[in-house]
Amino acid sequence: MSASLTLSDVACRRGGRLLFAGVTLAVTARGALVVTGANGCGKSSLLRMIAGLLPPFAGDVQVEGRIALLGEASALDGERVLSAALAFWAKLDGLADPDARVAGALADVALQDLADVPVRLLSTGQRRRAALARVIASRADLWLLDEPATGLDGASVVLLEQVLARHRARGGIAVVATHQPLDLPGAATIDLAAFRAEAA
Ligand SMILES: Nc1ncnc2c1ncn2[C@@H]1O[C@H](COP(=O)(O)OP(=O)(O)OP(=O)(O)O)[C@@H](O)[C@H]1O
Repeated sequence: MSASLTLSDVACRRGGRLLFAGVTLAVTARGALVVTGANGCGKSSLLRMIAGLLPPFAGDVQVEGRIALLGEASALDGERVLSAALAFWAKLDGLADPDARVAGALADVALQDLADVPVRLLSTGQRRRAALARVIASRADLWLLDEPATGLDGASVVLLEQVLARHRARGGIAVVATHQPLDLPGAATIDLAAFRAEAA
């Protein structure tokens, strides 16, 4: 199956306010979409909508492929060592070789030397890279990344860009909400502020 994402005239309402309306776009395998816009314009809400966690107020969201969401929280158990916290999630998806996938993902984000360290002891940037490793190990087709570069140093931003390039080269799709510029060749960009709904 080939991954794809299609939004048709999508609107989002939260807390009684219409955040945006009229969003129509399509992303196909190997594609990427950068979502920009001021704080509160609905970037995280759009990602949650694509993930199926929030129903669209209007319009239609179609996804082909398995989804992984990188939200603000890492979703990793702070009391477990990093490799075990990641393996917990990798085993849930039912795919083969969870431990090998975790080891590969840790190497992708240069955390292999911290595999035996409890998650709660990781630094902010390390925790962010660990959360990205969870997404990598999932082997999902459609990655939804909410501010993945927050807290990352320059070298780690380059790692993130490389990881995204490999994911797309394998036929994956990336949707990235970010305030920071990222090098994502050929990515489409949507400024959600331009779709701000005029009426509540
Ligand atoms: N669970 C909720 N219930 C009600 N309103 C919410 C909820 N979650 C978010 N909102 C509101 O929806 C709006 C959009 O929030 P969202 O997190 O999607 O914005 P964002 O563009 O990702 O912002 P930022 O750049 O600060 O991350 C905000 O005004 C927020 O207060």
